[in-house]
Amino acid sequence: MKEKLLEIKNLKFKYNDDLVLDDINFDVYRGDYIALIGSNGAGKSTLVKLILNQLKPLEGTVSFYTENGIENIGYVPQLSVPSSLEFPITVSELLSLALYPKNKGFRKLKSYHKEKITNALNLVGMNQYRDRLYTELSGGQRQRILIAKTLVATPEFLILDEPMTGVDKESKEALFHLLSHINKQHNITILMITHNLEEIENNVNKVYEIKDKKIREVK
Ligand SMILES: Nc1ncnc2c1ncn2[C@@H]1O[C@H](COP(=O)(O)OP(=O)(O)OP(=O)(O)O)[C@@H](O)[C@H]1O
Repeated sequence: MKEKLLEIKNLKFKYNDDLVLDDINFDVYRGDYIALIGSNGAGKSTLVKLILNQLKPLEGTVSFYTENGIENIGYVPQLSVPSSLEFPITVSELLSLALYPKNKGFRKLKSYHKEKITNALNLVGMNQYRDRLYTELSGGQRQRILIAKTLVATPEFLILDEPMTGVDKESKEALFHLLSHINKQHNITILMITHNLEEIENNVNKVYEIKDKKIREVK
């Protein structure tokens, strides 16, 4: 039996008077690798914000069946968003930030946590950059580090918002390979917003499209 991780039922959402999502029904199962597509303004980011509990639905429900509910969901935002990271911080310091909520404050990291950081950096092939400044990395390298930062917190379910924006062709291929590896070898479920379906069609097992306020499975 497939194990359900997320269930979205009869979800409806409005910004002020503008209905953006209407009667959205959508399930995610462990091991899924899902692409979420739709034209600009279709409501993809809004759906992700509803999943992450950053917005409240007008009607309907979002239910998690992950071990610790929403805590076991890792979110990788669009690369252009984290302007707060434009201060000089090394790669390993940035990753350690992901551990502080669980580590209760800015204490010295335990060796167990250092090992988690090393493992996550190895997984994305960036351990040799651990002492470099994040701001000195390229777009593709930054994106890998942001994925590693999320992996440090050992999520069961990874949500990525257009992770390939501003990433060159070669780095894109490496990132697709990395995401497939995480999905297949580490059984991490992935939901990824993308505009370039043709680039990832062969990796994902499901494609959902938001169109005219509704969602439908297109693959
Ligand atoms: N904070 C907000 N207040 C009011 N309207 C908003 C807000 N955020 C988004 N919208 C509107 O809601 C609709 C859906 O936006 P959303 O960002 O979810 O689309 P998207 O599919 O992610 O688009 P894109 O591919 O361009 O990122 C758009 O018409 C947008 O203008």
